Amino acid sequence: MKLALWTIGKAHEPYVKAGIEDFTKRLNHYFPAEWNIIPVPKGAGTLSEAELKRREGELILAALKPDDYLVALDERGRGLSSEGLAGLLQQRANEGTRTVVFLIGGAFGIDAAVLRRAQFQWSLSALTFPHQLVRLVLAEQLYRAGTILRNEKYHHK
Ligand SMILES: C[S@@+](CC[C@H](N)C(=O)[O-])C[C@H]1O[C@@H](n2cnc3c(N)ncnc32)[C@H](O)[C@@H]1O
Repeated sequence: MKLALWTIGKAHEPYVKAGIEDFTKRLNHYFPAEWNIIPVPKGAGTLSEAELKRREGELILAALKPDDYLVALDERGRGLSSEGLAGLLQQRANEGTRTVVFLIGGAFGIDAAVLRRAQFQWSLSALTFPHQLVRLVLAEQLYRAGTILRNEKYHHK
């Protein structure tokens, strides 16, 4: 099963890049995992917040395959413990999911149509984080989940 880490916006900022690359490399020992950085649509500065989100949503919905399992990261979603995240991945693998897509939204969040398409809306916390930090946390938590599934020593309760 593959993990696809999708994010809208710019390349990884230097202040998180090294960490993202490190955890993504480690994560790849457990699951093939790749980042897909979706550029902000052209003319974004002239669009209203709602219109920008709608256009980003269209790009995302067009890029998803019908059998992709979509986890949308959204602070209004449901919380998961690290063991819970490991359980979610295990369940997907057991059910034969080929790709789990983890989606981080842009500056204004994720469009409602995409949230409806998501099988799971995942909140890391009730706090709102910048998407660059969410990228780093996502990579680390997926790596942690991999170590939990293999009973390795990284995660301590
Ligand atoms: C700057 S935030 C967008 C905040 C926007 N005001 C909203 O209402 O969604 C950019 C993205 O980071 C992710 N994000 C930020 N904080 C999060 C949290 N606590 N849990 C899950 N995802 C979060 C979400 O994917 C969000 O779309």
